[in-house]
Amino acid sequence: MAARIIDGKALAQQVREGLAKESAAVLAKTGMKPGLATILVGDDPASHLYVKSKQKACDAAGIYIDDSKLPASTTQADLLSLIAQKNADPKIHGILVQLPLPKHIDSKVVLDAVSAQKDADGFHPYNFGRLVEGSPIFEACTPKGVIKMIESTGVSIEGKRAVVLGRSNIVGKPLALMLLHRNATVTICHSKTKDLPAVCREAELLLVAIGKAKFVTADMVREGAVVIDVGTNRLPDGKVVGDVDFDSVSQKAGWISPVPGGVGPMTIAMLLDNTVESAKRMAGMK
Ligand SMILES: Nc1nc(=O)c2c([nH]1)NC[C@@H]1CN(c3ccc(C(=O)N[C@@H](CCC(=O)O)C(=O)O)cc3)C=[N+]21
Repeated sequence: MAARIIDGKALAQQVREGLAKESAAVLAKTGMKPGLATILVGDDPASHLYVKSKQKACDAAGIYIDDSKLPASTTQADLLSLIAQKNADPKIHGILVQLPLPKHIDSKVVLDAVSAQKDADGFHPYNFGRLVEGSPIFEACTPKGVIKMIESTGVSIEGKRAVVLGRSNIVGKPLALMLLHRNATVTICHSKTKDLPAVCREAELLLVAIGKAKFVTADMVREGAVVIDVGTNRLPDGKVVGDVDFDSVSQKAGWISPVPGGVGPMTIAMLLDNTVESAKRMAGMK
């Protein structure tokens, strides 16, 4: 049987509509829209595209955008002083430093300099620690979006066998924790995992963030599983594909998310969600 599709694009649209109402409520109460500062260093064309789509989504959701574009030659000290300025600016409730940063800049130092109270990406160690503890404030956007996508299927997470492929600090690790807090039995797989296909075949929830085009094939998937594809890989012909071989896996899974139109749009929606939540917290509305 063919899998049902988890339509991240439609789900993101729904989220944005809800946020537009909440932004309007923040504006009515405080006289200020929720504000997101986007900071982009250098001229990587993909990064410029991503930031543009984030800004477009903000506009539609009634979020104020403070746009900084800096040349690739920007020093780390200059970037840190811009961040300090945004940390102190009352119009700003969320700060996004687009990754990757140029090589001469230490990303860790930069991300740690973003105020934990404005960390809309959820990358600051304080927020990561709060997540580990089980009392998160800002949650990283991609894993947060993945959880919403699972929830949208109506398949419960509690008690399920979840397998996360990938252990990055921005997706795999936080996603595993979010699943654990929802009472899944969680396995994290990585490049040293032995007999990875056998582990994947046990998964009722298979969450794939391994960064390799079409890595997961039907033989690695349990019949009826929920499969969420976090990958964005550009093939030589320019086509964007995920980490899951959609054509074969969609014949076996119960639910599957496509790429494009899956996790990507939800990641952006969760950035807006974090920004609006932050504005509400700062306005004493939650
Ligand atoms: N500080 C920071 N935060 C991020 O969240 C962040 C980042 N840096 N650096 C780069 C990655 C990548 N990322 C994506 C967001 C949306 C899509 C997305 O919406 N993609 C579309 C279209 C893809 C296409 O066709 O090119 C889709 O999947 O439907 C993809 C990738 C956020 N990132």
